[in-house]
Amino acid sequence: MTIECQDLETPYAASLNRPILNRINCKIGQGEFVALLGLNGAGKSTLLRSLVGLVPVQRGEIRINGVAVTPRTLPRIRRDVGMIFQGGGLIRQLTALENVLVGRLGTLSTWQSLWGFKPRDRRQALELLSQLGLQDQAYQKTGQLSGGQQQRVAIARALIQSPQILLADEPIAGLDIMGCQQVMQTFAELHRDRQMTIVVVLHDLSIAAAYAQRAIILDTGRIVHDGDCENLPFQFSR
Ligand SMILES: Nc1ncnc2c1ncn2[C@@H]1O[C@H](COP(=O)(O)OP(=O)(O)OP(=O)(O)O)[C@@H](O)[C@H]1O
Repeated sequence: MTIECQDLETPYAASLNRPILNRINCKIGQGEFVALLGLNGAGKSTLLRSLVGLVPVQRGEIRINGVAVTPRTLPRIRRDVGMIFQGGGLIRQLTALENVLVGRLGTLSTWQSLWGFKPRDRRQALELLSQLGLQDQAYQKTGQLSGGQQQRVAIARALIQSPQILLADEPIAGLDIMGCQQVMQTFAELHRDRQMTIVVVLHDLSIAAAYAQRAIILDTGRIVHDGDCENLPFQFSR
């Protein structure tokens, strides 16, 4: 699935004296693995959130697989786009398995949700946790898991939607080297084995170069670099 932003502009933000995103133009092709980079406040999270309709758009257009993102098309688009939010957004009091099943809620009617999840959903959630190396943590509360394990639960929760595009906002923030490698390796495998289109917000240029094929760098709401990951301008890493 493809992602296209054409002259994308968010409303004027008085605190910045400009729109948060300013005339963003980019096209991400099916199966690309893209690192989204830039200093704090550059607009990376806003760009990811705008792709799933969480940010108002003042001007321009976003197209997911050729379909313009509008209130009418959004429910369908959200089923195809998995989002991993900054910090994971897990419910700490629930187990890893329950958190993964939360990713299925959008597919149930109110009536169905009263009956709970189907055994098939539970099996799939367990399978995903197991594929991500978390079979032993499935029944543990996520508040008791390490940062890397929590990120992998968040990835499993996005994957249970069977998305074709995966967006991840700083999924390795605060992780140690092993945790970073495990999480980035998971994205690399999803990219290789399922040909998923993946956009990951990162701050580390060397990690971007090691895993992604393409880097898009934002600065004050504009794209200042869009190309391969060789010789990335160092001033945009934190
Ligand atoms: N709802 C909002 N209203 C006004 N300003 C906002 C809003 N959301 C974000 N901003 C501002 O827009 C800018 C971009 O924020 P954003 O979170 O997209 O940056 P980022 O590149 O993801 O930063 P970080 O690396 O710190 O996560 C920041 O200056 C932020 O303060």
